[in-house]
Amino acid sequence: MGNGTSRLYSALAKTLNSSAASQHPEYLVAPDPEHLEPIDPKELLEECRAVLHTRPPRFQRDFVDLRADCPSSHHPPIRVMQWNILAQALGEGKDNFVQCPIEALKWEERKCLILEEILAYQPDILCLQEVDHYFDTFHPLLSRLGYQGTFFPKPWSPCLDVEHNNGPDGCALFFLQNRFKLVNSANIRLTAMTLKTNQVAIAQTLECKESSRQLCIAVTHLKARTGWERFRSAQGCDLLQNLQNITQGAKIPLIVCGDFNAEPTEEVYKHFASSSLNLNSAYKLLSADGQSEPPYTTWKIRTSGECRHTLDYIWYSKHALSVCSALDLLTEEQIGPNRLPSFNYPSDHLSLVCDFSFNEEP
Ligand SMILES: NC(=O)C1=CN([C@@H]2O[C@H](COP(=O)(O)OP(=O)(O)OC[C@H]3O[C@@H](n4cnc5c(N)ncnc54)[C@H](OP(=O)(O)O)[C@@H]3O)[C@@H](O)[C@H]2O)C=CC1
Ligand SMILES: [Mg+2]
Repeated sequence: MGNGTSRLYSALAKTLNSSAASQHPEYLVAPDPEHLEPIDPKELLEECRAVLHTRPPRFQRDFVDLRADCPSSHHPPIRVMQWNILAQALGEGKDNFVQCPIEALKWEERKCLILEEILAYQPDILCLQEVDHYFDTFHPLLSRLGYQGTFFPKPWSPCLDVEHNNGPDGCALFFLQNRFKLVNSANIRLTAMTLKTNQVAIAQTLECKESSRQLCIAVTHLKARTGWERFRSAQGCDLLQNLQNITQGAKIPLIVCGDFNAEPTEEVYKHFASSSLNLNSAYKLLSADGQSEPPYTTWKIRTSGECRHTLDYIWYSKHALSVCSALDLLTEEQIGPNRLPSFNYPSDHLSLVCDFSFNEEP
């Protein structure tokens, strides 16, 4: 093991038993100089693979080229990743994934599967839901990979009901500091029929360093479960209203990533699809006619039975942005008969990854 690797190993190991860190929000603690030392993503990936040596290898997922829809640009595309990574406390204590062995959920290894997925695609912008290891894991490691991060926990996270929890879960947004400069950031507690709810969003305006163009990026996780369709719809309307203001009435190009907990048939989906923000859902472009969402973005087996749903979306301003490529989903065969999460894949939701480019300005 070379010097670099052993230094990294200690960096990764440090995040394993650090639940105490979550009691001291990072912004209250003086930065540890070791935490600021950059990490080579290749070395961290190797380190993760060493931890995962007893697990089956990652599944291959290919990017689908959609460049027919994409103007040629001399600027590199902007890669955006959307992912509900499954809160550790919910996975172990609440979700009731009846076909997933408890050993597959061990944080020490699951953490490495999550990092491996992020490192495999190296997004410029990373939008996460169900993050309950921000301060002790994702913020320190992703900072050292060059990301700037923001976390907004749910006010009454269900994680807090689970014994030995690691704090509340929430949304997290990361962007690469060498590609973007933060212009403006808003933490939004969503309302429904004027009442404050337990669901949140983060919206940030970024300036792209190569092109000097601005981009608004938002991440959210709407209320789960059947029976809450009208509630989700109201939360979606509140988010759209906030985004209208933040984008100055769609003047700033927008990308909204989220676990909407809603199938495309739901009202909240229809609000987004027909909004005056002029949004399209990127993953529809993988279908033959460009009009259908994928058959699933989450697939699990609970005590109530099999749950296969399309709930996760990447919405984008169709007048200002184009999708150059999108990462294909895992196939039914890859997901396997016990569905997700599993020894192969760390969450019950699949990651969505798209490459965007700006359209020419009119
Ligand atoms: N600590 C406190 O004092 C309080 C705690 N609470 C807790 O918060 C919960 C409600 O919070 P809220 O934010 O509205 O939660 P949601 O209904 O939005 O669900 C929370 C999480 O549960 C997951 N989930 C969805 N369906 C199921 C299912 N069938 N079984 C198990 N988990 C599921 C969701 O995952 P996904 O999005 O992936 O589907 C989601 O991350 C209450 O159940 C209560 O436990 C509430 C108030 C106060
Ligand atoms: Mg969940």
